[in-house]
Amino acid sequence: MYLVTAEQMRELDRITIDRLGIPAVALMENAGRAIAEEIIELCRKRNGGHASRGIGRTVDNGTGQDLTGFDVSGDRALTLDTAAAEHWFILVGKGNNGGDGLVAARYLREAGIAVTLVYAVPPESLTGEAALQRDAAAALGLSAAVYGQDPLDFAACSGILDALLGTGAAGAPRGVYAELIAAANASGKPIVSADIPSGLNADTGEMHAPCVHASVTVCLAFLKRGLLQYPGAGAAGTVVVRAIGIPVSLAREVGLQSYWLTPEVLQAGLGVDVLRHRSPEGHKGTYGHVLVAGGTLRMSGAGLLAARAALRAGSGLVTWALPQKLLPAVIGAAPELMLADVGGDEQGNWNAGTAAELLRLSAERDVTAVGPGLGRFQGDTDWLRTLWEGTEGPLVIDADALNILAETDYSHWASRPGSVVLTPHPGEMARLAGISTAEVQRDRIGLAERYAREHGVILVLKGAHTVIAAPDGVSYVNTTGHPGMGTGGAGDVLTGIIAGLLAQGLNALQAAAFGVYLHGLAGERAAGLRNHPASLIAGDIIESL
Ligand SMILES: NC(=O)C1=CN([C@@H]2O[C@H](COP(=O)(O)OP(=O)(O)OC[C@H]3O[C@@H](n4cnc5c(N)ncnc54)[C@H](O)[C@@H]3O)[C@@H](O)[C@H]2O)[C@@H](O)CC1
Ligand SMILES: Nc1ncnc2c1ncn2[C@@H]1O[C@H](COP(=O)(O)OP(=O)(O)O)[C@@H](O)[C@H]1O
Ligand SMILES: [K+]
Repeated sequence: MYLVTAEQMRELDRITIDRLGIPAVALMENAGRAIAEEIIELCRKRNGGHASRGIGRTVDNGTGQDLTGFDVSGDRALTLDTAAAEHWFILVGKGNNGGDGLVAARYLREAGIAVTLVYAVPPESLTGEAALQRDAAAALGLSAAVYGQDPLDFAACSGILDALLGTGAAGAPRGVYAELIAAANASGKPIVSADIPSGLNADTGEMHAPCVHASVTVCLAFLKRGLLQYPGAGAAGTVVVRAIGIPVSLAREVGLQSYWLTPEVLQAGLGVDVLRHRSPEGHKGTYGHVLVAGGTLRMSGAGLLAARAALRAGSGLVTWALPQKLLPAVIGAAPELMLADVGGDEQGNWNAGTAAELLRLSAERDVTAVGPGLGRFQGDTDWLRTLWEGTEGPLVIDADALNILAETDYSHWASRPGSVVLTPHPGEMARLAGISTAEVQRDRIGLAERYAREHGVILVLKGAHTVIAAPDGVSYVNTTGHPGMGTGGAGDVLTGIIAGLLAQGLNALQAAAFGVYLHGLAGERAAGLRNHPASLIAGDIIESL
């Protein structure tokens, strides 16, 4: 499924209307009808009735699941046995988002649901298709109020349709819009948002003050990026994407390159064999050899987690390189691993002198993962540069190795034949980009795309809905994962998984995207096996692979 910015959405609208000749009012009709169907669906579920699911595609931000259904539509989608018990307030903004709300109001009325239109601005100020819908609603005799002029009691309604601001919104909601949003949130009634929750930045997921807290967001035509990025993702509730007549085939024309990472996108878009077939005649040599460089006196476990994860990801062989002093302590920790002594200091730390042996080891392996539990040491910048410039295969760079990169301008380093995958969490990303963590989180997709492009790397920006971005501008937002994964070592596991997939011949983008997807899936499974997800520890993720 494609992800769009507001600007891209406007371009898709323009092409559909101007070039294909599909009237704007037809799109608005489809949009309003879809919104009404979803409101009816919500009412049905709330009253314990049978859901007529599934209509469209659901993105449940609570679980990260993506559920695909079939459109049953027909009249059932627009009828409600308990309609007499419902009364919905339709908050109507000045633009086309308001127009969508006016159409929805007609369909709801048709289903026998009482509606009251609440205009944010005097209805005379509406223009274009929205004005046409205003007139149709008036001609039908729908009851209407103007905010600030007519008395309004939110306690009297059973639900609220937020059709105040959509993709045309600029900045924080102003004046009456802000007041209406605050009142709607305070009412405690379920809110369905048309396209995006009003007050949400459609591109970044930033929540302005105030911002609607929706139970359901009926996203129109294409999934808006802001609906997947926190904190906005939390304000959107369950997101349902509904077609409104804008052909998906236009996506290529507009150059859409950002995707919601579903199994279909992995398989069809990225060419990943998601079933991971193994040849009957395959042997350990068929599935590659990973070198993990990490683990130090105080953090040997990080290296171990990455190395074990690489094995569980299916790599035929995994060598864990670590300082000599630590070797006796880790022998037997994972008998399937091979261990390699790189020297290091008396305390069991890495030092500059380990570079030569590491280079030698990596020359005989398919992929090198560096960073988990590495620690910092004198001369570590040159040490990493030696590895970067001296190794040919793909490099996965994580943890302290990212902190080393952050302190140097590595754009001057020789370009390498093998690809580079960086896997920062938001704190590491902040250091890499030279901004604050809050700024990283403000627009995760945009930042990941820019960084990957500027530095020629595959960037994996971790966290809820991890973003994977490639140098050519393609990006993916992960659908899997679980809040229980916020536990020490979970990132080391991801590093190992990505390295393990690279060893098996996936290219860097495939390995990063599929690795993130599998890591999240394993985290979900592992969380489900605990009595409480808070008990999840990183090793559980490996065991659930
Ligand atoms: N052909 C189209 O363009 C279609 C658009 N659709 C709907 O139209 C929406 C976009 O419509 P518009 O571009 O008219 O824009 P909006 O309806 O999002 O709102 C724009 C209006 O809101 C006001 N406004 C903007 N920012 C504000 C702020 N911060 N505080 C207070 N007022 C603010 C401005 O007066 C502006 O006229 C989509 O989200 C979708 O719901 C759908 O009807 C389908 C077709
Ligand atoms: N709320 C969440 N939802 C989904 N995934 C999460 C969540 N919190 C953390 N994760 C995942 O867990 C991993 C944590 O990695 P990281 O912060 O590097 O941990 P560590 O450095 O301890 O290994 C990342 O892959 C991240 O995407
Ligand atoms: K809205």
